[in-house]
Amino acid sequence: MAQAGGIPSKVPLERTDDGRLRFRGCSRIQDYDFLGKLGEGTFGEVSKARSKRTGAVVALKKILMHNEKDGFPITALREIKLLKQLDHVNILKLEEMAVERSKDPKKKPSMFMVTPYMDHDLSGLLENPSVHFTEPQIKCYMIQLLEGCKYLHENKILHRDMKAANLLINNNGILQIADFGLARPYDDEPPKEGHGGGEATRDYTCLVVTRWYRPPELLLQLRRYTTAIDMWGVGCVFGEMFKGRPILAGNSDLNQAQQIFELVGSPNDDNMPGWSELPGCEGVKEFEFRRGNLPTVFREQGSLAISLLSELLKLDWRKRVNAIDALKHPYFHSPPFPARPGDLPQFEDSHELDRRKFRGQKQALPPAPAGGSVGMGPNGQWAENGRPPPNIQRGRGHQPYQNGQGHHHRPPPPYSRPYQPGPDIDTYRRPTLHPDPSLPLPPKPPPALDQSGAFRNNNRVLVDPQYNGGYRNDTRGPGIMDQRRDRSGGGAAYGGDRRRVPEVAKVDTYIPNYSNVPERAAPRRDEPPPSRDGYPPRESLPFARDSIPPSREAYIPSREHHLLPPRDPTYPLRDDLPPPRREDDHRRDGLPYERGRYEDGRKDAGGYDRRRSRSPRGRDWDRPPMRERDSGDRYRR
Ligand SMILES: Nc1ncnc2c1ncn2[C@@H]1O[C@H](COP(=O)(O)OP(=O)(O)OP(=O)(O)O)[C@@H](O)[C@H]1O
Repeated sequence: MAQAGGIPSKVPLERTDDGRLRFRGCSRIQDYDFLGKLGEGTFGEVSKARSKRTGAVVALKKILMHNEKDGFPITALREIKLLKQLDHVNILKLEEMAVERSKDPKKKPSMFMVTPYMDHDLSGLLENPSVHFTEPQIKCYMIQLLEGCKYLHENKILHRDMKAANLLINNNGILQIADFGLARPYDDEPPKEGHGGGEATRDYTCLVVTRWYRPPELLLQLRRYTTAIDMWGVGCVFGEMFKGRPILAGNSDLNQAQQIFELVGSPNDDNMPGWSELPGCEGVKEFEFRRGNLPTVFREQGSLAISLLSELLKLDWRKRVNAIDALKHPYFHSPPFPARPGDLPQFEDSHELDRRKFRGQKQALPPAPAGGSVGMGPNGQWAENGRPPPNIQRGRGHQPYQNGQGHHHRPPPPYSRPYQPGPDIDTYRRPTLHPDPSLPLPPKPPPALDQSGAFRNNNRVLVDPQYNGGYRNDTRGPGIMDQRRDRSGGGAAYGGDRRRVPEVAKVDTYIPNYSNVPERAAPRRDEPPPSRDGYPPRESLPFARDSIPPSREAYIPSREHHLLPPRDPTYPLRDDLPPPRREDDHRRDGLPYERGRYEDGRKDAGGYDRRRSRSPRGRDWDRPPMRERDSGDRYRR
C-alpha cells in the first residue's frame, strides 16, 4: 500500500495542524453545478453535478433528514464511515462530503455524499431495450463484482444489500458496488480459500437484503449468517444478466422461498443441514418436494455457467462458494474469455429516472423490425477501437449504435487469454488498499431491540413492528413494500407499540413488476450476439411499476412477516377506498346533491373533513364526519 507520511495515498485523509489524521474533504455545495436529478433512494436524493474546481462529473446523494430534530441519521453516518475506509476499484468511492448551509440560521445544513458519477446501474442497463449482454461482457462484470466482494469480505464487511440496482457501471466498463446503507462490519473470520462461507459465531439481524436477492437461510431466519449471504445475491445477479430480469422474483417471502426451492431443489438434511431447526422453516415444510430445475432453466448457458451458478446458489450457506474460489472457477478461464472493461460498448445513461424514459420509449416506438436499420451507424460497423463513433457515443436520446444485421451492439473483443486474478494480468484493477489500520472500524450498532421491540433509528421509531396495514406487497406487485429495512443495522422487531404510526421506513424505489415479462432470450455464447429477432418485442412488455403511485410504503416487520401466506385481497387498501364524496364532487359530476348530506344519508358538517386527509387505517376512518363542535378551527382560520 503506497503511503505518504503514514497516510494511505488513496484514502482521502489529511493531517491536521496538530498532526492528527482527518478525513479530507468537506466542500460547499456551491462548489458544484447541478446537472439534473438521477434518482431517489430511501435515504437520499441523487443528482448529477459538475465540480467547479476540478470539472469532474459526480453524483451528489443528499442525506434526507426525515426528522431534523434527531440530527444526522445514524444509518448515513455508518455508510459514510464504512465508505471512507474502503478503497477498491470495484467499490464506489466516497470522494468527499458537501454541505449546503441555509440562510436561515435556525435550519440545519444539508449534507451530500459526493461520489464519482457512474453512467448506469446494472438493473437499469438490463432494462434498456437497446442493451444486450454478450457472454464475454457478463464474465467481465462478474469478475469485477467478485473482486469487489472479495475485497469487502477480506476486510470483514458484509454488504447485505447485493442486487443489480446497487451495482453501478460506467462507460469505461468498470463495475462498482454501491449503497452501503445496510452494510456492517463482520465480527467473524473472513472466508478462506476452499472453505465456502464458513460459520458465524454471533447473531445479526435477518431483516436485510432485498427480497428477490435474499438467500434461503435469511428467509428461514438464520441469524448467524456469513458473507455467503452476499454470494447468494451475486448468484442472483449472475442469472439476471443472462435472463435480462430478476430470476427469483417472489411476491412474498413464502413465494420467494418457493421459487428458490423450485430452482435449486427442496432443502433437506444433506443439502442444507440444520434447515429444519431454523425459526422460519415451518411454512416451508409443507411445500411439495422439488428436485430443482436450474440446469434446465440455464441450459443455453452451458455447463460451466450452470456449475458456477449452482455453486453461488447453494442452499447450504457453509458450502456456498466464496468470492476467492468463485474467481478461480473454470467458467472465467475458458472461452469465450472475459472482455476487458475498456473494450465494452458504451450505452445511453440508465438510472432510475432514465428507466421511466425507456419505458416511455417502449410505448412510443413501433415493434422492432426484423432486420434493423434504425439508428445504424454510418458504415454499419463499429469504429476501430470497438466503440461507436464519438457523435453517438454518449448523451441522452441517441439511438444505439447498431450494425447492419440487427439491433445490437457489436460484441466487445474478449480477452485473448483466460482471466487470471493477480496484479500482473489484471491490469485494470487498482491495487487493493486495506484501510489504514490506525482507523478503527465503525462501532457496533446499538442493541437490536429497544424495550418495546420497535425498530429504532437514532432513537426514533421507524416502524411499528405490529402495524399490520403494510401487507400491500402481496397485492400490489412484488417488491413494492420490499423487505426492508432496518438500516439501523440491528433490530429484529418483535412486539411493539401499536399506537405508533410508522414513518416511512424504506422504499425500494427500483423494483419493477416483472411478473408478466417474458424471459429474454439468452445471449449466445459465441459471436456475434443474438439478433433482436430472438427477443420478445420489448415495446410490448408490461411494466406495471409505472402504475405504482409514488407513495412511500413502509416495510412493516413483524413476527409474522416471514413466510406469511398472501394477505386477503378482498380487504380494502387505502388507495382502493375513495374519499367520501362532497358537494363539489357532485357538482363536478353533475349529480344532485342534498346540501349537508352524504349520499349515504349521513350528515355533512362541512368544513375540514379529516377523513379526506388522514389514512384510512388511522383511527378516524370509521368515525362519522366531524361534527360542528369539533370543527372550531374552521372559524379560526
Ligand atoms: N455515483 C452514482 N452515479 C450515478 N448514479 C448514482 C450514483 N449513486 C447512486 N446513483 C443512482 O441514484 C439512485 C439511488 O441511489 P442509492 O442506491 O445510493 O440510494 P439509496 O437510498 O441507498 O437507494 P435504495 O433505496 O435503492 O437503497 C440509483 O438509481 C442510482 O442509480
